[in-house]
Amino acid sequence: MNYKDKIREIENFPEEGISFKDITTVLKDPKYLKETIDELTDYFSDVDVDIVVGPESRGFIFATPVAYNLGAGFVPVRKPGKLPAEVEKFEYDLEYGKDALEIHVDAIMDGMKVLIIDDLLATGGTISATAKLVEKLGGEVVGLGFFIELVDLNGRDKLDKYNVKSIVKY
Ligand SMILES: O=P(O)(O)OC[C@H]1O[C@H](OP(=O)(O)OP(=O)(O)O)[C@H](O)[C@@H]1O
Ligand SMILES: Nc1ncnc2[nH]cnc12
Repeated sequence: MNYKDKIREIENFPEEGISFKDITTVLKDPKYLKETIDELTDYFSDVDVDIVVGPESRGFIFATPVAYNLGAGFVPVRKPGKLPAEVEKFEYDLEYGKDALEIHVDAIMDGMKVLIIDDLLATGGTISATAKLVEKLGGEVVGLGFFIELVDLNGRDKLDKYNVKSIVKY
């Protein structure tokens, strides 16, 4: 699959200097949608996974079908104020801006094996925050999977203790 021909690049969105990788052009093509989910699933098919965690919002799109394929459960990590029950919270930096993420405290049990899937790795702030939330609850992070990786932003430097897979690198 020629993913780079499918991913739409928008310059200076949402801010000057950002080259935004638009995945909607991939998702709307049934063949590409299937191949993307299958590639992520296949890479982690030999890993023991109880739960797949996806960060809001684009992470949900990839994490839920991978969880379904692996026979695992899905747990959302959300932006503040969205989850209704008791939460754990973590603040982090984005390629543009700053944010915080939350997870339900009862979403992950001690010792559960957790795969984290997101659409894109940029600075690694989102995924590091997500991994910290999972580990705070006693989960073991058994892998990190992304559709896209922006290599020049060195997100991987923050993730060297994990099994990291990305499908398309820029
Ligand atoms: O590696 P990082 O520098 O943290 O950047 C990557 C994150 O940025 C985007 O999410 P965004 O916060 O824009 O939210 P969205 O999925 O709701 O669009 C993307 O979906 C990743 O989660
Ligand atoms: N350059 C980028 N394109 C799309 N999503 C992003 N999230 C963080 N950086 C991004």
